[in-house]
Amino acid sequence: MDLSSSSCASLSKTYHHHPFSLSLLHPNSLQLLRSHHLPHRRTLFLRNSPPPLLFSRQNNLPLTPVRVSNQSQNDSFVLEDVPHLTNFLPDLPSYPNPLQERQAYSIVKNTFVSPEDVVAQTIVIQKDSPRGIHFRRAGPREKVYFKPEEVRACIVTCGGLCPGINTVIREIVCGLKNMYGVEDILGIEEGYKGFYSKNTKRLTTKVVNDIHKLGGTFLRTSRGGHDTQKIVDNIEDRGINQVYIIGGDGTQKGAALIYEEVEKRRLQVAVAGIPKTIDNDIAVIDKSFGFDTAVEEAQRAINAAHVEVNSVENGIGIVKLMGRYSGFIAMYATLASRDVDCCLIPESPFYLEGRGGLFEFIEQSLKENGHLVIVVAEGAGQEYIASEVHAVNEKDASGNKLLLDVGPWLSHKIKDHFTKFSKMAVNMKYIDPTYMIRAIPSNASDNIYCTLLAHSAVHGAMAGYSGFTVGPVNSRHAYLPIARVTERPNTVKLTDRMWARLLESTNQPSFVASDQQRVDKE
Ligand SMILES: Nc1ncnc2c1ncn2[C@@H]1O[C@H](COP(=O)(O)OP(=O)(O)OP(=O)(O)O)[C@@H](O)[C@H]1O
Ligand SMILES: O=P(O)(O)OC[C@H]1O[C@](O)(CO)[C@@H](O)[C@@H]1O
Ligand SMILES: [Mg+2]
Repeated sequence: MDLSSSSCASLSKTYHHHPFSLSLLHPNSLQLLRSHHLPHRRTLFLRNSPPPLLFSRQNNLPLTPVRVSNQSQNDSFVLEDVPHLTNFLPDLPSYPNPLQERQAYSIVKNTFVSPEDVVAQTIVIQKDSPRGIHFRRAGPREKVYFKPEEVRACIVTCGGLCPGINTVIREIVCGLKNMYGVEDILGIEEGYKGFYSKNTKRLTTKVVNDIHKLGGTFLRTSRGGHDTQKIVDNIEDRGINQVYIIGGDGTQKGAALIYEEVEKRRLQVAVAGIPKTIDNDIAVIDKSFGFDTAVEEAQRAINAAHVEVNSVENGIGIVKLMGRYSGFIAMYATLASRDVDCCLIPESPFYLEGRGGLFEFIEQSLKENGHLVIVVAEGAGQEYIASEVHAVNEKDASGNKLLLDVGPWLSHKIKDHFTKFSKMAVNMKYIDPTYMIRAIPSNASDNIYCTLLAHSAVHGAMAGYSGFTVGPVNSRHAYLPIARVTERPNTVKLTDRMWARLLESTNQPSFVASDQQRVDKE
């Protein structure tokens, strides 16, 4: 452990400007520890006030909680914080938040979120477990670091579509205007490349008034075209000082690069990410907006498949749903429907032939029930298909691998098997509602969720945070370090109870040998 008092002094100075840090970090109580394992990372360890506090924070680099061995387990508390403009602009003035003047908020008991409010990542704990990782609670702060009349905000949407994007756009515009009196808001068209290749669109509350009733994105979108230098040049040239970036994992990685460049150039620009993905593959947050809407829409396809196969002899319905690397849509649509007999997802490799294979299960189900419905996520069985067909490794403009089409492949394999090796004539009904589940407007609960996301982003940007993303963690909205949501995707855990619930409801094979199950569990 390397203890350095000069680093201590400079750190306490840096943190002095930070509202949250002020209340927690007293110079006398600081000890700077350098982890042997993470020499580039700084850990602040407070001793003076009970309970002792472990405060983990660093700029730009992915934050990994650092545990201190001489700390008793149940006292440790880790805050994974987000950057603030005063980290690199220490003299930035602050102003009273105009929200307190708003009539709508005048009766709110606590108009402002306390700077000490944090959201716990893990809420199910045991008496002696460590206090664990926490995130800064989202919401309006007493002080803002922008004068509303000096704000020039912009909004951009990138990546694939998702129900609710328009609601988020609408609520950023309305939130900025109605809560803070900000009027200068620009729409960047067609994703990241729109920063440097398109004119902007003026966004007013009137322009966005009805867009939440429409699917898609009012600002259009694109893949590829992220050029950090050109984007930040453009932000500077246009005098933009708040950037709202709506998009998935790729987009959020791009947002982190934009923030890094903003910090390097010492610009007073708040960069706020709003995570979007139909696949629900973003880590840490409870779920992504539009996911519920997509699952609901998928019910229509599953229901159609069920009606079809129920009306014929030996009917097999196959419904292909989105989900590149994460099978959440397929899993939740299956669990919600109860008409599905088998759900295939990317996380659970399956096999067709032999004991415990899919063919055996289909034959058994047909004999017992006369029909069955299979839901397959688009990313399922990719290695299996690749081993059988000559596949070219293609990527989209953002560098995402283009998937082999599992739906037609599976339909063909099943038909072929039953024609050649079984006396059963099967009646195949294949339904591919892929884009239909994401090209629709968001449902009521997603609309409300989108509103909270948008408002959290607006409050965070006005409060001077930059290089952060927003999202609910255990139902409470929080400000999250971008690296935390992009470092690894959220996937279905086969060892969680939810997958067991699914297996129980479909009665499908687990496709995992029992000794393998035991090893995974261990
Ligand atoms: N590692 C990265 N660094 C910088 N920019 C990136 C990175 N990955 C992707 N981007 C940019 O982010 C934008 C969107 O990325 P992508 O097409 O992968 O969609 P996404 O945001 O992941 O959303 P989804 O996968 O849900 O459709 C693109 O403009 C792409 O150039
Ligand atoms: O065809 P597009 O628009 O590139 O998008 C398809 C991909 O986007 C996603 O919906 C993720 O946004 C994936 O599920 C899907 O593979
Ligand atoms: Mg993505």
